[in-house]
Amino acid sequence: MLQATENCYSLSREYKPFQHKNEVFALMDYNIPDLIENGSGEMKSKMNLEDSVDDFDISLIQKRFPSITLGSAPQVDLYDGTTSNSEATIISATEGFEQNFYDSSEARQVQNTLSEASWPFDRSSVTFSASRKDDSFPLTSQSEETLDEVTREDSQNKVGLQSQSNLTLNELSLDKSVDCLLGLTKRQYQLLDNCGLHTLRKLLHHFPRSYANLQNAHAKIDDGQYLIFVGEVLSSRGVKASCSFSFLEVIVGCQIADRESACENVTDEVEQKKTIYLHLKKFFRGTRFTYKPFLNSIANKYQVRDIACVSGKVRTMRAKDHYEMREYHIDVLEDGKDLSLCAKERPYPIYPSKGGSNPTFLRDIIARALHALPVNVDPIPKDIREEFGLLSLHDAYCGIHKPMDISEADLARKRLIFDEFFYLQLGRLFQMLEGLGTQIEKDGLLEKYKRPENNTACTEEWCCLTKKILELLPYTLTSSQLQAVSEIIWDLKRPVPMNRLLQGDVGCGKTIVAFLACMEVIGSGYQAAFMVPTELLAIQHYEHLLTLLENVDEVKCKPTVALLTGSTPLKQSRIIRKGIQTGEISMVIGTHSLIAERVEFSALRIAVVDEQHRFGVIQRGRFNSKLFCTSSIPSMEDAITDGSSKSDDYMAPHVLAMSATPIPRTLALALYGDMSLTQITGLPPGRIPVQTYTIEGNDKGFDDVYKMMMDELKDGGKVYLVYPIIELSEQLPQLRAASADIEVISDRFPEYNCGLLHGRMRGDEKEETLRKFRTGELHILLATQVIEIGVDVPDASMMVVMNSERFGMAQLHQLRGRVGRGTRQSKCILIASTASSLNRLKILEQSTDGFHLANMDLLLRGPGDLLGKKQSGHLPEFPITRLEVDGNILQDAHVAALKMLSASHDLEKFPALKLELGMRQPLCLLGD
Ligand SMILES: Nc1ncnc2c1ncn2[C@@H]1O[C@H](COP(=O)(O)OP(=O)(O)OP(=O)(O)O)[C@@H](O)[C@H]1O
Repeated sequence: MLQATENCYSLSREYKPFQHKNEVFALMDYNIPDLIENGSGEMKSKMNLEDSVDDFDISLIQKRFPSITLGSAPQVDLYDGTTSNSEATIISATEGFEQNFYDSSEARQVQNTLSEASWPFDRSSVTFSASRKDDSFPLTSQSEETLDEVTREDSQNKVGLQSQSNLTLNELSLDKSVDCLLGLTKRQYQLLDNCGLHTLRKLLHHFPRSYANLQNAHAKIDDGQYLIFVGEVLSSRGVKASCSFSFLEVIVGCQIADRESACENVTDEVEQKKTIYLHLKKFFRGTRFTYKPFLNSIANKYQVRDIACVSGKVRTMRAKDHYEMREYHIDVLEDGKDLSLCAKERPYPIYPSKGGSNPTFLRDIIARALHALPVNVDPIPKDIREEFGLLSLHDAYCGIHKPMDISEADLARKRLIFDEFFYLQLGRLFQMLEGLGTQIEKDGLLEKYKRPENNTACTEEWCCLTKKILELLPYTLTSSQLQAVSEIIWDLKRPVPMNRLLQGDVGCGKTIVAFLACMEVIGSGYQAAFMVPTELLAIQHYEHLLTLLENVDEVKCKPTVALLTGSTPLKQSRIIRKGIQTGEISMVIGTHSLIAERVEFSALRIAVVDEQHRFGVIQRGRFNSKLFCTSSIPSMEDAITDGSSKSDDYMAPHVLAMSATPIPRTLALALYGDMSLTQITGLPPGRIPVQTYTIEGNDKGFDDVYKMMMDELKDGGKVYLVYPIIELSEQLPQLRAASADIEVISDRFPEYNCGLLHGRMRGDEKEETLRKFRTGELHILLATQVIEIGVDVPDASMMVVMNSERFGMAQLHQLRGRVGRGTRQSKCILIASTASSLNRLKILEQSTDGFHLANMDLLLRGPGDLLGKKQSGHLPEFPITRLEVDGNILQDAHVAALKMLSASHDLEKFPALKLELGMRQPLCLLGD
């Protein structure tokens, strides 16, 4: 684990799986992998991150982010979930909006005139702090500000959740161009524009990546160190050294811990302090810089007894406790009259640089933007804020950028995270509502989400066809499967389109549950579509369903099922499309060709999307926009025996999404906040848990594995060998490749047949290979991760995964799920390239619970790695949020979004909120 920091609040994402969810660290935008990711190749390789998260060489990070200094003080957590809103220190409100904004061209003109009069060069070319008490930003007194805030808050209060009718121009202020900031030069504007910070919102969303602790507790100061101090300006002078050379010297005195004398005087419990003197020097070459007015003006920027925060590189001087700083930044703390108060707790924001503009410049501009920010900038009504313990948006921006203490930064962060989740949930639900026709549908939908307990109602009124299939199954459904079917059928009978996610661990039997849902719809005279991500899976499901239907004797009610994939010959696909259009085909299974423009349904009532995360929201939504039904299929009407209602004019089809990757609840909500959830817990009876072994991939390791394989094959088992790549790679010579290994394995097991399966093969080749493996013609299948999803060969009994450290934990669990699907005791062997990567894999040895492993993966590797590139691509960017730890805020945001939409379906009562939602994500119908 990382060492604690002394002068910088915690550096790391904490790798404690069971840590309190609410506990987040101050590092705002970076975590260790990010730091390394962004760092040099040398750094990455030195840290060997992939192998072990525990073995960081922290000094490398320090080298990259020199402001981070290390010591032994305990880590400071941002919050522990106990801080309430009332404990927040209210940040002083700033002066009114109008005072800070005025015509920008005029502003620049005035500013340019001012700058040119007093400065012989552009302000941005020097590194003086611009956040100095600037005449152009006169602050109102604290009491005035508070009064102002109270008045504003009061008037907002009256509006509350009822409506938000008083939309003023201020609501647009976040998206104003930064050129409305007072005193911004053209050049500064250009700089901000170039790095994408052209609006106040963009600027204010450039969050500090960390906070430095200004306690001056440096144990030992070494030459060349980059440190941060807070201290008192002792003198400031501009000196003409020659006719063309001058310099500015500011001396700042700082109190730091005196460890030396403390050591000598061990009995003294009071901490010893001493003063050190920092000589900040800036040199100017050129005659024009030697004029007295210039020298006076730069020296006067710093007044004796000003409290300033100084950061930079120190060089020891000859005199004891004197240090020179030539590369430095100095910030005069505006409210820093009392050194002890300032230095005590105040976190100092450290910004990441952006697009070439330096953090100092950004800090200054952000401070100006905060001054200009109107107090009533918040689109979220006050009662919602109070209910969820949130700071106002204005306070949150101040709190994140200029916190008085770390708890304020924490509350600010909480509010900003809330916003990220809130608008995501609001947007998704808003889109859902927009897609619905009637008020009743909308109310029904919101009610459903608001009371998830109502969503678990079950019904036993199944139609004849469903009951028939159930009777014909070669096994009995588990109680969890039965519950899932009942829940879904209950939902199918409601006048609101279902949008449900069916989740369950690998091999728990989701497919049959979805089939039964389809049968229910077909039995009521409508059509069903079943969309899967791969052709292999489509064929497998198709064959599975045909086998199930084989025994349905009554021809009349036997559904006609078709398979439609990218490889379906043109002529055949035309016939199938026609059948779908006329209603002759009651169910179609296929890949994304099902949502192609040309496919039209006669009466689609349910769309099942298997491995839902492999499809985007838009793809999922396509079913909504193109597939409406007007009435049931005439040909099926005779088959309807239970008199279900058919009066469903233009209702969007029900959507049942399935996910085989167990996704932690947080993530599920972030990805599918607009869905109800059905879970299948437990596996069908008779399953014996797969025995998992982790083995280091050296010669001895492979000998052992081959021996185990031989035993398994002799015993009548079938073996999967899983490889990370198809062909050998020059860049990654340590990786074993499937096609390169086929000879090796065939030679090693001459009496057994080996086959190859990978993504570059044609669809029919893949199917043929899998068929041979299923029927026993092949005994060993060398495959890539194509088999990860859905492949079901119940008597496959052993899996060996090569270079398994290359796979995520959830992915390995999925792969492992390909074995142990029958009644035979199965094994899974995870071969690791190095001994150090065995640790992470051992978690799989100990657990076969997919949800537990997915949680671990989320904590260890983050959502990107857990979900894979494609799926995580459907997650919006969360600049400040860590999904893995901020789940509880997401839950709150979901509830808050429901409240807002219940109060106003179209958000017309909350114009500011609607406007904000529109700014954050374009509002459009799903599938558009
Ligand atoms: N109740 C049951 N009893 C016995 N076997 C069952 C039961 N339900 C399903 N099965 C069988 O279990 C195997 C796995 O089912 P299925 O393919 O539906 O799993 P899944 O949940 O889709 O898993 P994956 O996500 O791995 O594809 C199949 O062979 C299926 O026939």
